[in-house]
Amino acid sequence: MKLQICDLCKQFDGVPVLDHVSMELESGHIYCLTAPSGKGKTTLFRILMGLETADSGRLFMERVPIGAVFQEDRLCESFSAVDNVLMTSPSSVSRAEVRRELMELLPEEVLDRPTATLSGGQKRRVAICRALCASSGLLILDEPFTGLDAGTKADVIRYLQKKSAGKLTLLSTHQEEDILALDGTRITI
Ligand SMILES: Nc1ncnc2c1ncn2[C@@H]1O[C@H](COP(=O)(O)OP(=O)(O)OP(=O)(O)O)[C@@H](O)[C@H]1O
Repeated sequence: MKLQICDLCKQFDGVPVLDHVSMELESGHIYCLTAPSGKGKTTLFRILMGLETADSGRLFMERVPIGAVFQEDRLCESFSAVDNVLMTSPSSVSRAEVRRELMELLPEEVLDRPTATLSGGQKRRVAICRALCASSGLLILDEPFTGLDAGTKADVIRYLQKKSAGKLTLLSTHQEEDILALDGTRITI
């Protein structure tokens, strides 16, 4: 799929946040959006997801399901990791398959506990797994590696590269090393 963003503008309280942003993106790439804090990365993602409206400009994109990781994990904290991922996975995916997916990123002993009892980095991995296992054509990942140590991040990056194959992936990061490790395409706003 192709995603075309043309001259997108957004202000909050009269202050410009997105100022004539344009870009063309296509499936098969991991695009890494870098920009200083407060420059509007999350705002752009929210517009792409239909959670915010632009003041002007145009978006051209196919109506595909979107897998998302927000800056917050947004898990159902009383549910287990398995149930969090299962509830957004295609109905053809079994519980056993979801367990196998989660075990690529997490130790088996945490998979059936309420996610409220998991560490911050473990919750982050559940949120990432949930986004990558949902049926989607577009992945939007807002600072997905927050709270992950270097070794865990390397595992997550391998998993992300495998699961995002053929999709259009758009993620934000403040870390140069992430772009290199992902073999990503840098974009700025
Ligand atoms: N709903 C809102 N109302 C008012 N101002 C907002 C709103 N949402 C975002 N902003 C402002 O828009 C600007 C851009 O915010 P945004 O979260 O998009 O930045 P960001 O580049 O993702 O930052 P960070 O890297 O720190 O996450 C900030 O100054 C923020 O305060």
